[in-house]
Formats: sequence, C-alpha cells, structure tokens
Amino acid sequence: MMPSLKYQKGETVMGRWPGSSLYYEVKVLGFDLKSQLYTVIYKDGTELELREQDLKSTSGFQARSRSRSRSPGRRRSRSRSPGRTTRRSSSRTAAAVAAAAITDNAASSRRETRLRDVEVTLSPLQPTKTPENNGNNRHEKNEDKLKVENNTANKINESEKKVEAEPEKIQGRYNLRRRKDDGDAKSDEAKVEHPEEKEAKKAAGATFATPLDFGGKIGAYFWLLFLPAWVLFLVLHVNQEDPSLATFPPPLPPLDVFWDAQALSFIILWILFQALLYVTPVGKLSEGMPLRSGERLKYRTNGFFAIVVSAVAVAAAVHYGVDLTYIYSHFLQLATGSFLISFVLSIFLYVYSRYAAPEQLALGGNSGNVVYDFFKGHELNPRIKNFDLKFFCEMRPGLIGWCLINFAMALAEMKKQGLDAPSNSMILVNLFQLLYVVDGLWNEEAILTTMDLMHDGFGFMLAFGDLVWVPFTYTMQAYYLVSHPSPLSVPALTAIVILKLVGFYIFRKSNSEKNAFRRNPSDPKLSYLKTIPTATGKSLLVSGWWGMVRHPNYLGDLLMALAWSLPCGFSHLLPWYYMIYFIILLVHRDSRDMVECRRKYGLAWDEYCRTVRYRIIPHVY
Ligand SMILES: NC(=O)C1=CN([C@@H]2O[C@H](COP(=O)(O)OP(=O)(O)OC[C@H]3O[C@@H](n4cnc5c(N)ncnc54)[C@H](OP(=O)(O)O)[C@@H]3O)[C@@H](O)[C@H]2O)C=CC1
Ligand SMILES: CC(C)CCC[C@@H](C)[C@H]1CC=C2C3=C(CC[C@@]21C)[C@@]1(C)CC[C@H](O)C[C@@H]1CC3
Repeated sequence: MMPSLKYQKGETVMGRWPGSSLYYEVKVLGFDLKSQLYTVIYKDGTELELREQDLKSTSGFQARSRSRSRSPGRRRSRSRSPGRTTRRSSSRTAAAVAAAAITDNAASSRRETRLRDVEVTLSPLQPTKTPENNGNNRHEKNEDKLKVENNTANKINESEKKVEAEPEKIQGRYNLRRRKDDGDAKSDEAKVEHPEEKEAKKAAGATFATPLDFGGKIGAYFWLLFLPAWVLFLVLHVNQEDPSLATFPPPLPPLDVFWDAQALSFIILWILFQALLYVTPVGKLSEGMPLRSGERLKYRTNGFFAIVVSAVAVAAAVHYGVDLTYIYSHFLQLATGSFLISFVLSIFLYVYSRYAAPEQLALGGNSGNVVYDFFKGHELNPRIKNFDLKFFCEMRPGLIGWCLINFAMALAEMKKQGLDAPSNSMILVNLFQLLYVVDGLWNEEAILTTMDLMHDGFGFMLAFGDLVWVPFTYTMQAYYLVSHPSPLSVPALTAIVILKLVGFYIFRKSNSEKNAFRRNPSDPKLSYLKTIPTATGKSLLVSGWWGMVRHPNYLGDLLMALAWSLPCGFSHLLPWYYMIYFIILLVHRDSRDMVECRRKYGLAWDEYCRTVRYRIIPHVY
C-alpha cells in the first residue's frame, strides 16, 4: 500500500517527458516520500522519476491533447530549419525516438523517420527546488553535468550531419531528471526521518525490486544445495588417479575427514591478514558509481599493494621452511573451512541487511522471500564503518588465495613428480592466472563499474563465489597438473601464449574503455567514440570495443580461459571444467545484463542492440 497520494501505484496516468512539453501514458510504480518523486514506467519500458506536477490524470489530459494535436508537427518543422545550428536543435534524444515509436506506430516509415527528429527542449541544468536537490552533492553533480554538456557541445554539432545522413543512429546529449538508480542527492535535511515517513518509505521501498532470476525462489534452494555439492564433487574427483567419467561419482570419504580445525584456522588467519592489508592506509581512495541515494562510496583500492605484500610474506614463509604442499594435501579440509566461513558470513550479511535502509538494498535481492534474498544478497554494499565487505571479499582473500594455491600446486608437482622445476604447462597456468589476478588488482578501480559492484547484493552467491568457488575451483587446472603431466611442444606453447595475450588485450582494453567512459564521459581521449544517449542521462558506447560486440570484455575473458585449459591437454574433461562453466556463466550474465539494461534504458537499449547485433562473438553469437 502506498501512502495517501494523488496517484496510486498501478494507476495509468500521463507523464511529461522531462525537458519537453510532451506527455505520454505511464504507469505509476511507486512513490519515494523523501524525494517526493513518483517512479513511473513509459510504454517503451523506460523508468523515470517524475514530480507530481509532471503527471496528469488521463481523463483531463485527453480533452486538451486532442485540441493541440497538431503542435508536434509545428515543432518538428521548426527544429529542422537550416538556420538552427545551436545545441538546442541538435539535441535529439532517445526520448524523442521513444516518443515516436510509442505515438506513431501506425504511421508511414517516412513519417516515422521525421518523428525521430522531434525536438526535446534542453532544459537549463539547474537544480530543481525539491528539498533533496538543495544538498551539495546534487548541486555539484549538476555542475559537473553542465561541464559535460558544454564540453560535448561541439561534438554534438559535428555529429548533427551524421544524424541527418543516418537517421537510425542517434547522436547527441541532453539533460533529463535522473532516475533513482542513477543517483539522486541526499540532503542533510532529508536524512531526518520521522516514524510515519519510515513506514511510508517501507511501503514505497517495497516497489524497488527487479524480477527474480536464477530460477526464482525454487532456484535459490537448488543453488544453495548444488553449488557446495559441485565443489565437493570437483575436489574429490580431481584427487583420483583417473578423473574421468568412468570413475563417476567419486567415493565419498568418511565425514570426519572433512573437518580439520587447523585448516580452518589457516583460512581465518589468511582472511585476517588480507583484511589488515585492506585497511592499511596505502594507495588510492576511489569513488564508486553513484548509488540510488546519490551517495558515492569510497573504496581503498590498494589491491596491488596487498598482492605484493602477500607474495613477500609467502616467499618468506617458504624460505623459513613452511611446507606449502600442505595446501595440496589438505585441499578438501581447507575448502570445507572456507565453506563454513562463507556460510556464517552469509547469515551475518542477511541479518545485518535487515537493519539497512530501503535505499541500501539491492534491487535484485529484495524479493521479500528470505531464502531467495539470502542467496542473491539483500543489501547492496554492506559495510562495517568504512570496511566494504563485498569489495573486500571479491578482490582479496579468494583472488589472492587463488594465486597462492596455484603456487602451492607447482611445489606439489615438483615434489610428486620429482622435478627440479615445475613443468611448462604448470608454469603457463600459473603465470596466466597470476597475470589475470594482478591485472584485476592493478586496475581495481575498474571493478567499481562491474555488475557485481553496481547491482548485485552481497549474499550467499557472492560470499561463496568469492571465498570458495574462486580459490577451490578456479585452481582445478593446476591441481590436475600435479598428478597428470601434460608435455607441451614449443609450437603449441607459443600458440597458447599468443592466444592468451590476444585475449588479455581485448579484455583489458574493453574494460578500461568502458570504465573510463563511465567515470568521465567527456574525457577528450574518448571523444572519437560514438554514443547513444539514454533517458537516464548516461550514454551507451556504440563504437570502439563496445561497438564490436555487446560484451567485448567477455570475449577476451573467454579466449584467456581457453588458453588456461589448453596446457592441460585433452585426456580429461576436468581441466576444461572452467572453460565450460565460464561459457555458461558469461552467457547467463549477458542475458541478466540485457534484462537489466533494457529496464534501465528502454528504447535506447533496443537501438544499441540493433546497431551492435552480436553479444559476445562477432558474427556468431
Ligand atoms: N573470471 C570470472 O569468474 C569472471 C570474470 N568477469 C569479468 O569481469 C568483467 C566485468 O564483467 P560484468 O560485471 O559481468 O560486466 P560489464 O563490466 O560488462 O558490465 C556491464 C555493464 O556495463 C554497462 N554497459 C553495457 N554496455 C555498455 C555500453 N555499450 N556502453 C557503456 N556501458 C555499457 C552497463 O552498466 P551501466 O550502463 O549501468 O554502467 C552494464 O550493466 C568482465 O571482463 C568479465 O569478463 C565477470 C564474471 C566472472
Ligand atoms: C558461485 C556462482 C555460481 C558464481 C560466482 C561468481 C563469482 C565467482 C564471480 C562473479 C564475478 C566475479 C568477478 C571476478 C572473480 C569471480 C567473480 C567473483 C573478477 C574479480 C576476477 C578478476 C577480474 O579482473 C575482474 C572480475 C570481476 C568479476
């Protein structure tokens, strides 16, 4: 139930398209008491937040709109006058495209093309006088945006000609009132909360959730059981002399074999050591993307420092006689210990999230179903003071632990096979995966614009993924090589190295391009890139790496995954597990992202998908 309001949830009303005098049919999705804004959805799927004065009831509107039905035509002809070369005339928006599609479906194609040129007035970028906009945050953001607009004005005018020539490709930028999930400012005034506001906010907050994925509520039960069982299967399977389908399923050891207090204490020590490095005031404090509250969290991005110190500590331990092959011989017990920690952490996270404000919850983990929300992650960025639990777990213990385990496997291989040095295959797997992790930590800031950090809540899925899945399944190739030697010829080795480098180049360049663009869309270094504006105020890259396929970073990642499996040969399926899992993961992530982006960007996203037709592999998929 929404509080007593002029327009109710589910009601169909007419909503003004921001910055224009055009009204379209919208459905009310919710109301945010603090910002006094209605969340509405247009027929094309675009969600925006509007003030009450921008909404009208359909009945009153229809009478007026009929009498003024010719005005859009007048506006169009004016906007196309050759003398008009100002920013105003060049500001064709996705809004206009959306409007055209919604209002004129039945019209001829010529008329449709002309409708694409409907002008949306560029409103001056001044803070609106709602209470939350008085906050400094909002003010600064608008100023920043003004700079963006001014810097890109020339670009827009230049691109004008292209728009005329290619009406399908929409260029230009514009200002719209940002929707909630792209950042609204939070004023100090707004922070004072009355009990009745809290109740109303709870009601409004309940509307901020996205459709369920991963098989919904039943799926959540399945994954909670399946994921640990799968790790157990892999760990037991890789330990066999012949890890083939012929020996499936591997025999289950007695229950007491799983438990080892020492292994658990090593895991706890490792996590505490990484936590200590994380809070060490070394390295940059980076800003995350704006949250729904408008806030931008700060993250200590000292991951590279953490891996260097960890490497020195591990080298010192080996030097002083610590036998790292313990990791190989107690792999199952270490995995069990990590699983227990991830489970306890997930329970803590869920309980902790019950005390979080509605705007701090993850849209995807706010279904109201305890098991689903526990699995998907209820709270977006759980923090204890400045300690960000999600960021820490994703980037430190598991990721650096992955390299430590790989290194231990190289030592175990030497011991088991009686070698003076690790095999070529083991060296390749170690170096390739080390490069992947070091690169991730060196470019740690770029993680802040990924799906996990921006959209996914922190719950069992990520806690387990970060602390168990990554260190104990991503190390399968190295574990396999310990007792299954796979000699490599020089040409094969060279080809694999080239494949890895090509994959890495695509992965790094595309991730950095998107990250740089999201952080500063007016960066002169990116001025050659074409963009599609969207109703949220953000644009989508439509040339460069992101014009090649919709997920160039996944393509690079998959090529690298191939290079990690190839050194293990083709005798068994097990070392190919990562490759197979990764294809499934990335295809699923791509479709999750498609749904999310379609919801966020509406027709602009459709336009992007029409322009960039392939998802991950050019001309194939
Ligand atoms: N090794 C592993 O296990 C895993 C590795 N990865 C890797 O991590 C990296 C991050 O992946 P992930 O978070 O899934 O996805 P992305 O980094 O690709 O992030 C997707 C987001 O990018 C933005 N975006 C999409 N298209 C465009 C565009 N054309 N222009 C500008 N922005 C766009 C959208 O967010 P918005 O518009 O809101 O900014 C979208 O939600 C990838 O390289 C991936 O390969 C991922 C998962 C697992
Ligand atoms: C248990 C589930 C089935 C899947 C869990 C998925 C997680 C293991 C991955 C989700 C996104 C991840 C990313 C990375 C590691 C794996 C997880 C946590 C990176 C940090 C790896 C290094 C890259 O440079 C960036 C990646 C971002 C996403």
